[in-house]
Amino acid sequence: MRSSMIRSVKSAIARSSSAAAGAQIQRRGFSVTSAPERKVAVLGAAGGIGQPLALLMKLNPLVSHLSLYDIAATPGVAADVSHINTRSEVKGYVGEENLGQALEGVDVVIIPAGVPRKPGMTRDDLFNINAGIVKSLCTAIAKYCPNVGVAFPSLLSSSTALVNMISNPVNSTVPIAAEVFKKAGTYDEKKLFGVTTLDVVRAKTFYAGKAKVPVAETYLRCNPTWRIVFCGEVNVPVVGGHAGITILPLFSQATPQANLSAEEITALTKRTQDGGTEVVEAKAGKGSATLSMAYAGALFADACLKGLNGVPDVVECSYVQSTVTELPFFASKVRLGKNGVEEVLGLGPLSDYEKEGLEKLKPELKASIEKGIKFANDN
Ligand SMILES: NC(=O)c1ccc[n+]([C@@H]2O[C@H](COP(=O)([O-])OP(=O)(O)OC[C@H]3O[C@@H](n4cnc5c(N)ncnc54)[C@H](O)[C@@H]3O)[C@@H](O)[C@H]2O)c1
Ligand SMILES: O=C(O)C[C@H](O)C(=O)O
Repeated sequence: MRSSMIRSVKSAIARSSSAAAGAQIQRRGFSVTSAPERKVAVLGAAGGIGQPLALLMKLNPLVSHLSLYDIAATPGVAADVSHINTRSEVKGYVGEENLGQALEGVDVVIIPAGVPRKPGMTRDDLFNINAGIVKSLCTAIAKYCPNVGVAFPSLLSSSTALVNMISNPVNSTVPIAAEVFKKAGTYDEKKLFGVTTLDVVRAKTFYAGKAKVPVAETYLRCNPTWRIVFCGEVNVPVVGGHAGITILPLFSQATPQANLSAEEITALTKRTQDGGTEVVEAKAGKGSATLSMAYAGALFADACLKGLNGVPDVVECSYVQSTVTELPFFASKVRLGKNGVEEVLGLGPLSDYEKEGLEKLKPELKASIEKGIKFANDN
């Protein structure tokens, strides 16, 4: 009797695990075989971020065409990445005269083009060089992806490109891009994103270390009565912008909740704000974050692709046009969908420390936004 019960439990487990495995295979099958065609372009693809980002996008089964553009060295990067036996077809384009082709029919454009910081520099010190690079790339995007936000889509193109801006200073380069698209009559605020995912990745990593929880695993937590009280991953929203004190991690909303002291929260906040500088100093003149940025950029692009493909409830933090505060651009949680931004989510309840941080960041972020807008209109 007992052995027949054990047999039937075993066979039920086998049935349910093979059903689960089947569902998993089906899910994988969907992403590999029936996922719609999606073209992703990386502008600045031969750089420190561009190369690992190209690799990670090549590994993404949602990508069918990968377009790698730079002012130099892209043929080599494209040849190299194209030997990886994944779904996407890879093409490399070099030089401005080929930018149009690189952008043709693109769904997501990721821009890591431009110079990185050296020790002692702020991100704003990059403005003089990177503002011009971003402006010229966005002028081309407006021309070759004319449906980035036009109310009446061009008959010549079916592109619905989302723009993921990585080039620094993000607080200013996103407003520059918006102005360029506005001038060209192709601006849609739903399709322009400043990539701040690295701030979230850092906040999660540093928080998990302090809270002594596994950073990259989904897990369950039980209360003393053995009821499950938390099930999920480490998460920390990061709002504001992407430079120094404009980076505001909301540790009061972190999951799972941990009993951290005010001093610990202050230290975690400061470390997240200085995360980029930590890498710049460790690289001692050889650039800024490239590998972790490529990872964070690939995560955000994947979220954009999932949104475009109609996956529900895709939420990431991003620096977008916003009414969450009085500032015209602000990073917060954003729901992604078929049109890009479906919803800019609010800040949620803030601790007094976070409220103070929010007020402190506004003047700097406002000045960076205004600087970008002025540059785009004066040049
Ligand atoms: N948003 C973030 O969180 C974040 C994180 C890390 C770095 N960044 C920024 O990303 C940018 C790139 O960093 P990196 O380490 O890859 O620099 P890098 O110098 O290694 O690479 C930049 C690449 O851009 C290319 N480039 C320059 N002008 C171009 C143009 N007009 N068109 C196309 N490509 C062009 C260069 O040829 C080079 O290959 C920097 O501005 C850096 O500050 C942002
Ligand atoms: O810090 C930098 O200059 C690069 C980037 O913005 C980062 O946060 O790592």
